Parts: sequence; structure tokens; C-alpha cells
Amino acid sequence: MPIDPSVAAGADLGEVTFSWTPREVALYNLAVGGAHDPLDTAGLQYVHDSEPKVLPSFATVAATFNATEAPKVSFPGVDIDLSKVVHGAQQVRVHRPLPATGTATTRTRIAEVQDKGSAAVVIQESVTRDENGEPLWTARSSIFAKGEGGFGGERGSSTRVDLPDRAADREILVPTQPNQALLYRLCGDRNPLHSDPEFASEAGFPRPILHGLCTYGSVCRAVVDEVFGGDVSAVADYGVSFAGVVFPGETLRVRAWEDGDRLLVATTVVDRDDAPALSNVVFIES
Ligand SMILES: CCCCCCC[C@@H](O)CC(=O)SCCNC(=O)CCNC(=O)[C@H](O)C(C)(C)COP(=O)(O)OP(=O)(O)OC[C@H]1O[C@@H](n2cnc3c(N)ncnc32)[C@H](O)[C@@H]1OP(=O)(O)O
Repeated sequence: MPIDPSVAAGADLGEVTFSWTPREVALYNLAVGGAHDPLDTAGLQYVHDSEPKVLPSFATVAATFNATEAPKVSFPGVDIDLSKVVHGAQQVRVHRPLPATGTATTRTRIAEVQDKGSAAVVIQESVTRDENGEPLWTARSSIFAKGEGGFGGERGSSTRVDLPDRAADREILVPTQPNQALLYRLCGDRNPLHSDPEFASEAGFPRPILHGLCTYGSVCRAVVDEVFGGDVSAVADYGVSFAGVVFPGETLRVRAWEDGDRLLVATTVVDRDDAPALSNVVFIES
């Protein structure tokens, strides 16, 4: 049985300790479109040799940055073929601005396993602490596994963030590059879905798709630059659902609405009639 909710739900996936340096931070920043204009001196802070700006979304890659193997969807009570899964949702809360150099330990558990009928959703939660045991960030991510539902689990809740019924306060265009996924995979996500045309085809896609977390980071970077004046510390919490695929080279349209201490955002693909890419996007300002 690929999913046994009685084993999976609440399972402790253990701890991992890892370190990062300005080199990893700068590579990540480039992989999410930072410093795309080398004549923009503000953008160059993303690739500063000793103190590059650290986006809160860096939290999504820090623990696995140097991975070189494809991930496995294999946990207690869960064993799913990688070609059947897509990233469903991601949220990160940073408890303070992330340093450009650090060592931390992440403990992860399976918070919930949802049976959506045809699909399964596996939700992981992790807490990351610095060397003194102080929390640095907490994260929640969902894996959406097509065809893996029907195992007799709870359907779980739905996520739905309604957007204001008015024109967006800001609109930003975020180009991605045709080789964006090949660059982003150097930040540790070696899923062949993003680099191998044959694997992508077996998974049901016409060509390799962009990592969900590359879209996540690119939108974070664009919002920090264009809405928060380049201040990476302005974001305390950032969550999204991955609503549709993005192909490398496509341009994203980011529309943003101020909503108190929140920024609500919709992200669509310009080149495909504004097909949804990210939904339920909420930035909480610090
Ligand atoms: C450890 C190893 C881990 C490896 C993880 C993966 C690593 C990465 O490399 C992989 C990636 O980055 S993949 C790229 C990023 N993700 C995507 O592109 C997915 C885009 N989204 C889709 O295709 C569809 O929305 C889709 C397919 C997600 C859903 O579409 P539908 O099947 O049409 O679903 P729908 O009928 O709308 O809803 C059915 C129920 O599912 C819930 N749901 C929908 N979208 C969800 C999502 N994105 N995340 C979580 N749950 C979601 C709905 O709420 C609904 O349930 P309910 O009826 O209870 O509300």
C-alpha cells in the first residue's frame, strides 16, 4: 500500500544539520532572478561576496542545497513514484532575518495526509533552529500525488484565499529564462521532472517544467524588490499554493493587493492567457 495514513500521519522524519555560506545564498538569488540587471547597483546586493541579501525563501533550499540525487517520496507510511508528484503548496515563516552564513538543524514531521479521492496530499512541517536552539524558520509544504488517493484517509481542509474585488494595487512582470530550471536545480532539487524531457513526458508534461520553489522564490524576490523596496526583512511569512505549471522561459504576471499587514498576490502566466501559476499567495509583513 503506497500510503498508510495510520503510519504516516505524525511520523517523525528526523533531524538534519547543515551549513550555508554567501556562495549558496548568491547562487540561489541568481536562480530566482536576483541581479538580473547587472547595471542596477541595488540588485548587485544579491551577489555581494560576503553579505548578500538573503531572501526568506532561501529557507526552502538551505537544508538540501548540496544534494545531487533526485529526491525520493519515501517516508514511514508513504512510498510514491517521483513521477506522480508535484509540489502542491509551500509556506515559510521566518522568525528573524536570515543570516548570509549559518549552521542550523531542521526537524521534520508529516503533519497530515489528505485523501482527495483520486489524489493524495502529504503535508510536512519542519522547524529549523540555529546552533543555540533558537528558532530561525518554520515551514510547511505539501506534496500532491496524482492517482494516489482512495486509501481511506480524511479529505482534510481546503485552502482558499479570496482576492479583493478591485484592480490590483501593483502589477509586476517577472520573466523566467529558458534555462532557469537548469540553474535552479544547482540549488539542490535534482528532480528530473525539471531537466529530463523523457522523464517529464512520462510524468505527463510536454517538456520539463519549472520547479515550484523556483516560481515561489522568483515571486518572493520580485515582491521584495518592487513592493518592499528591496528590504528582505520586510517579509515575516510567505505562503502559496501551486495552481498550475510554469515552463522555463515563460513570463509571470504578479498582481498584488495591500490588505492591512498582508499582501495578497495572484500569479499567472502571461504567455498562456494568464493561466494560474500561484494561488492563495499571502505575504505577512514583519
Ligand atoms: C521529498 C520529495 C518531495 C518531492 C516534491 C516535489 C519536488 C519538486 O521538484 C516538484 C515540483 O516542483 S512540481 C512544480 C510545481 N507544482 C506544480 O506545477 C503543480 C501545479 N498545480 C497543478 O498542476 C494542479 O493544481 C494540481 C495537479 C496540483 C491539482 O489540480 P486538480 O487535480 O485539478 O485538483 P482540483 O480538482 O483542483 O482539487 C482536488 C483537491 O485537491 C486540492 N488541491 C488542489 N490543488 C492543490 C495544491 N496545489 N496543493 C494541495 N491541495 C490541492 C483541492 O483543494 C481539492 O481538495 P478539496 O476538494 O478537499 O478542496
